[in-house]
Amino acid sequence: MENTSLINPELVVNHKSQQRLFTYDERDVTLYALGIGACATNALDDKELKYVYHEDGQKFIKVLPTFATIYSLGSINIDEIPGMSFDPRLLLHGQQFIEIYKPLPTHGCIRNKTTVVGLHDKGKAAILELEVVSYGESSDEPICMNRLTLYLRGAGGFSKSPRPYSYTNYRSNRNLAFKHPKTHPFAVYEECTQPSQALVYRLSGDYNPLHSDPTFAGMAGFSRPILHGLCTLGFAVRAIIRCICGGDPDIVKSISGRLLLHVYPGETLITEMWLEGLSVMYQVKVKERSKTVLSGVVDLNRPASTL
Ligand SMILES: CCC/C=C/C(=O)SCCNC(=O)CCNC(=O)[C@H](O)C(C)(C)COP(=O)([O-])OP(=O)([O-])OC[C@H]1O[C@@H](n2cnc3c(N)ncnc32)[C@H](O)[C@@H]1OP(=O)([O-])[O-]
Repeated sequence: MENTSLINPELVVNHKSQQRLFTYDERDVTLYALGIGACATNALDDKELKYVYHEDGQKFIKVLPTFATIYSLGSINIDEIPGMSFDPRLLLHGQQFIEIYKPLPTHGCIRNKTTVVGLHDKGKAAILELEVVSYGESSDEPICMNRLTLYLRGAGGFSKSPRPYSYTNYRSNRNLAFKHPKTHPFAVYEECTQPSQALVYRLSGDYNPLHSDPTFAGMAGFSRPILHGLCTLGFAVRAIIRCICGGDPDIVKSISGRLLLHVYPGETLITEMWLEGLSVMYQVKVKERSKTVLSGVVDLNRPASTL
């Protein structure tokens, strides 16, 4: 069969991307927290007010660990990767892996270094993996790392030999191989997303019309705009911080998640959690459709003081 995919793997994996600066302040941190549902049902919530307000004279807004994903968004421009031609309407976010090395600052300027770390031909799709390491503007010590997987429907078939092309230049996302235990979950947290969830979340930097434009969403194969995958991940990790970390976001060390199915804004998310040592395995289901939409693992750097 003729190879019609326009991806040139040699050009893609040899691409050296530029460093980009990302500047933010507490307003961005607050808007992000509201975008992933903090205080959505209780404006007095004693576990979450700190993410959106200087409660009791608290000096800084508390930063949620998944805010690290926002560092990477602005630094990624797939259009600038040579040899990477695909239909942007068919792009879906597949996976995210985050490592946090230091508490995330409440404001500042971040220097992001992006590298292509994976490219795979899955026949019906291409998978592109990007790694973004984030530093303080004038520091060589990383604050966090994001490794994201983009699933490009219809862009596979670019292998030049019968063996499907597959390139990876990192060891592994330590905790992506997740199979949820058969036991009863340690904790379960149910929460409704708002019909306007994606319209609020997009203000944190992901303006892909897939999440806001009904016509575009239709062309991408959905009945209406879908929620950002990183918004669903933010809901899940916030639930874990509430239920397992005693409300302390600073004990989250790393986060992984595989997005299994889309979520429509307004749907109810049920996060199930299993605790094994310092690892929290989790999965998120959409209540209305009884479907699992996300699963992964959150590793903690110490046990929660409340457990
Ligand atoms: C960041 C900026 C952009 C943001 C956009 C969004 O937020 S979009 C909104 C948020 N995102 C969403 O809503 C997306 C939700 N997810 C989905 O809709 C589906 O999971 C899918 C369409 C991504 C893949 O489904 P399918 O039935 O076509 O796949 P299949 O089961 O036939 O497997 C084929 C191969 O691909 C592999 N593979 C499979 N899944 C994933 C994955 N998630 N990840 C990585 N890899 C994955 C699988 O291992 C297999 O490889 P193998 O083993 O043969 O070597």
